[in-house]
Amino acid sequence: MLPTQYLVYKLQLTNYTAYELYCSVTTKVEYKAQLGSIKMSKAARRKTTSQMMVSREKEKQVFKIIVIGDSSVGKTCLTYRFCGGMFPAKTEATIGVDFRERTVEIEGEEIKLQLWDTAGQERFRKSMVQHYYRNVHAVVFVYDVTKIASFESLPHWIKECEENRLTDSIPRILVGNKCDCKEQVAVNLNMAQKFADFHSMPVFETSAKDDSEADHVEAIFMTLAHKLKNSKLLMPPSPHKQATGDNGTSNSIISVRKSHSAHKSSGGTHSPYEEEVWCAC
Ligand SMILES: Nc1nc2c(ncn2[C@@H]2O[C@H](COP(=O)(O)OP(=O)(O)OP(=O)(O)O)[C@@H](O)[C@H]2O)c(=O)[nH]1
Repeated sequence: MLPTQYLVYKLQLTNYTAYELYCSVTTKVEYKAQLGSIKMSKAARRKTTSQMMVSREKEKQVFKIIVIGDSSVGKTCLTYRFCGGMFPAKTEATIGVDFRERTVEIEGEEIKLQLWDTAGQERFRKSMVQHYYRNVHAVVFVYDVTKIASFESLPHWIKECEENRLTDSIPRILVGNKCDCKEQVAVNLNMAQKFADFHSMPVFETSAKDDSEADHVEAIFMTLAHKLKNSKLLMPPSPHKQATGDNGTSNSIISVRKSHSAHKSSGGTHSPYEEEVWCAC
């Protein structure tokens, strides 16, 4: 090979290598760019989806409903029946408060009912009382139809509500639970009706346990949901929703926290978030 030929060949080879290199770099750059755009579009898609979910959440009205009454009247079971669709297999005394929520559709609009299942036992309530009563939209008073004492306690619960500025200006309902225990009824409906009339609230007798009463439990809470929606009180969406990743269209049991021992005396408090409330009337 002549030196000039060799030089040309070398040059060609170098050019070829450079071209190869150029091609591979270009291809990689293009590939990376393409990959980037794929990644970007995925990220963008994810962002759009989450934005859509957040805006859907923003649109939804959230109502805080507290469920109160003596210990063992069935507050947990009633809220579980409504939010979880069944009677819980096992329950223990509520410590502080448990939250359950469910999104329901009223007149074509989704609203979220956030049920605060409060502890009936005084020792499990103390530290939580001020949180229960903040920004409440509705109250469900529960008594046990087989326990007259739980019915006689109702004035105490109503007084506690009033002391915490929950008057009859917000929807309130009275629920006599355990009506499946027909043989043991100690509070008849007449008594309950008189009491309810006096306090300007409707009364319902039902059973969280009896499956045939499930529709009735549903109807009770849906009646309340209608009242709430028509009252036009608004709350911002629950921060719980983002935390749980719930898409907001299903029923959800946020937490079921119970004491594991009857001797437990403290520590049963969630950290309920702070909410603002305003009226859109
Ligand atoms: N027969 C019958 N038993 C029920 C019904 N609802 C609840 N119970 C039982 O009553 C007991 C107390 O129920 P809970 O729902 O834990 O009562 P609670 O009012 O939440 O009690 P605290 O958490 O202490 O305030 C449990 O043994 C339940 O199985 C009902 O409708 N019928």
